[in-house]
Amino acid sequence: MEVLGIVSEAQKITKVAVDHRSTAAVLMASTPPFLTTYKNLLHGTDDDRNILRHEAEADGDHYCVDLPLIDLSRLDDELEAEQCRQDIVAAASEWGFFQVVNHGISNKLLARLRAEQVKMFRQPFKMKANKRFLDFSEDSYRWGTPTATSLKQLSWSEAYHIPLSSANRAAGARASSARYVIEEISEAMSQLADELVDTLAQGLGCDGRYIKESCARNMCYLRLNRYPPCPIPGKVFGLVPHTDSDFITILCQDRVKGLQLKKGGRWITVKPNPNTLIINIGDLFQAWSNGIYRSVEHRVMPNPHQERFSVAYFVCPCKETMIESNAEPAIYRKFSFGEYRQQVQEDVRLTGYKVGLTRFLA
Ligand SMILES: O=C(O)CCC(=O)C(=O)O
Ligand SMILES: [Fe+2]
Repeated sequence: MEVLGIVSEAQKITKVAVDHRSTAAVLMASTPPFLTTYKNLLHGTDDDRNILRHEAEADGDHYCVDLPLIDLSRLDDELEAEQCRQDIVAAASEWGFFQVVNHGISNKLLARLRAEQVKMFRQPFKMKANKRFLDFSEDSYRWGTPTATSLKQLSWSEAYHIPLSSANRAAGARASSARYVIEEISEAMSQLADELVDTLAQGLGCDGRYIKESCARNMCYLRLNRYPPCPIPGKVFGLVPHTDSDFITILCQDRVKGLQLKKGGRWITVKPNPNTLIINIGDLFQAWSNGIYRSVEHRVMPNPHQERFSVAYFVCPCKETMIESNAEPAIYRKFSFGEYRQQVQEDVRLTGYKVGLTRFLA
């Protein structure tokens, strides 16, 4: 029952924060104005065929699966370690996604993070949207999709996108409780990331040092996501289909399902398991491994009745880092992370979509 723990403990702490105001009023004041801001898209002539197709696919429940489960404590057992490494390598190649237990991050810390996350999202929308009130970098709070020109490009969600270079300043006198917990979680996540990077690099017969050194903790990002209940669930995504532009992502979700990934050309729903962390391979590891590890497309479907929270830790390098596989022939040309990110941003700005690694074929 442990991380029933995460959710109920977070709820307990939040209850205190919300004190006597009614939860409904707090929720209303904190929710971004999706319906008014995007009313032109909602009433406009969107591409109906695509929306209908999306609606048909929205019912991924028939294919609700458990991700491959890896017990990371096996890596410390001499007899089990090799098999555990092979299981990780197999999951990263076949699925691009797996879940881990005994990952070294305490449930208590995850519960504190969730409580802070709930508190941050429960602030009135006006506060969240006002850069002056933001605790982290100026543009850390985001919601919806400013570049969306059609409903299928719109993400019905809000997020704090926190560069850990800005969060690691917890020592100051004004440091908030959120900052402290983010500092602690990023320390714990970076240790876990190092262990996974080592294992995945070894699986390719390589050394993980290059990735670990390029992805120092203050290069990485933490994203706190909230998916508010959505009144038009068949018409928009909670988070539009994408791959992650990093080496790996560590994802902590709750009990509300919504995450889907593409496998064998079909969208499947991930069965939520609040007792595990999900690991997924990002574009940079796909390129570095010459396509052996797969950066798999994923998305979040909105829920009409329940809100959903998740936290993602993105293992990213500094922008000068060169990404190159030493396998022959290499599928992708050598590129820098800065160049990759710039190309992704430009594609999204011009077309509404991320093209990703196919732009970098050799
Ligand atoms: O909320 C989730 O389960 C997935 C989040 C995600 O894919 C992301 O933040 O990149
Ligand atoms: Fe993602």
